[in-house]
Amino acid sequence: MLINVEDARRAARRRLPKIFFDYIEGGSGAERTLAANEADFARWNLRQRVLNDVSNRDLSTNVLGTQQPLPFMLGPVGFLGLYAADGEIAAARAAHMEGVPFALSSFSIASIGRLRAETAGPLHFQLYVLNDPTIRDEFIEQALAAGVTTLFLTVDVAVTGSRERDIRNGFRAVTRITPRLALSMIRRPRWCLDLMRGGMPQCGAVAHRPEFGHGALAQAGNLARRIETRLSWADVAWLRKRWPHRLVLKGVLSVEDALAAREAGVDAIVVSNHGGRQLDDAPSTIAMLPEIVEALGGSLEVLVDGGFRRGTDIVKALALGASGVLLGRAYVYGLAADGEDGVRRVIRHLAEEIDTSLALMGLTSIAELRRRGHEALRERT
Ligand SMILES: Cc1cc2nc3c(=O)[nH]c(=O)nc-3n(C[C@H](O)[C@H](O)[C@H](O)COP(=O)(O)O)c2cc1C
Ligand SMILES: CCCCCCC(=O)C(=O)O
Repeated sequence: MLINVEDARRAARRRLPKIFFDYIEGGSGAERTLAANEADFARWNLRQRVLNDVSNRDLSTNVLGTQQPLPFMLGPVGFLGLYAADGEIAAARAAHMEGVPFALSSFSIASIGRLRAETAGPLHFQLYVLNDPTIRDEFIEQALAAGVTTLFLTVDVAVTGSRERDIRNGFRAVTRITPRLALSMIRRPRWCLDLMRGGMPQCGAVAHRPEFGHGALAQAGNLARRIETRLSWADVAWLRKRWPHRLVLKGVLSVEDALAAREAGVDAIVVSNHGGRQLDDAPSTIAMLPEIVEALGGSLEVLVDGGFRRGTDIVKALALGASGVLLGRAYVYGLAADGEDGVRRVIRHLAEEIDTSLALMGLTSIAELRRRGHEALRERT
């Protein structure tokens, strides 16, 4: 039974070949930041308050200029179409059915055009700048043509973190299906039948470029190697001029960078350490959130991601000043476990937990929670 995110995680592990489950689950180095992202939520308690009328509750809130029924969205995660058939489309549909935005990763199986053609709701796009400006420009043009209004520029992957699970499994070194890989896939027959029905998955953005190789795994390795290492604040300024809609910087984890992001004219930042997949021993996002919010003093919208597995985690981030939360692994487990339905169940579970927590905290809305701020919490000493 899929009641919470942990149930979805276990089901995803049963369903996926190890190489993919490990890719989703893993972090970099000793995985200390990965662990801290989840563990540090325990540094905060929620204040229980009683005898308030909480019969009418409202979870809606404004995130990135749009009123949405829930205070979170599905963040960009690469290669969703490898974890479930048409994974990007399934996740986007689930998001739209539940009224939350979906952000498509640059590194996706479904192209932006296909996603737009097959889904109707609001669409965000996440940009990885590759060391080939023609690909960067293609991404921007496709995003504009698809009616994307919010672009997340990911800036915490100057190089890819040392992900030891992937190194062991040869994730980024796959150029062809070896007997070992074939065996690990055949051991997961449901996944195999589902995924291979449409032929060998390809990464939508580079399927037409033979230099990226054939098949999503070879393309993934080549894409990762082509991420622009020299990306700088000048590129942010360039993109600010080029992109006419909302621009969000994803991967800010220090006060200095948050202030520089505001200076560069972005519309919002995502406090993120990439789910503990990049700089190991970087602090958790929930630990950094308060000082970044305080330094900005309301002058820039702040979103956050990293380790959110419970509705109570989301409540804490909102009380600490985030306008919204991006889900990562939490929804991907649901997707791998049971496609669109699995994602919807994860979204609903988190929404129910937020709703219950608010009521037991004596609060009736996200607006009230955000007004109450730190006073809705108690820091554990
Ligand atoms: C399997 C996987 C792939 C990811 N791919 C991308 C990506 O393509 N672009 C991006 O900006 N972030 C990517 N991320 C990072 C997420 O957007 C997010 O920052 C992170 O997952 C949050 O941590 P959480 O999964 O613990 O919630 C990826 C994360 C995972 C787990
Ligand atoms: C194959 C590694 C690609 C790194 C970029 C995708 C991503 O953001 C992540 O895996 O994390």
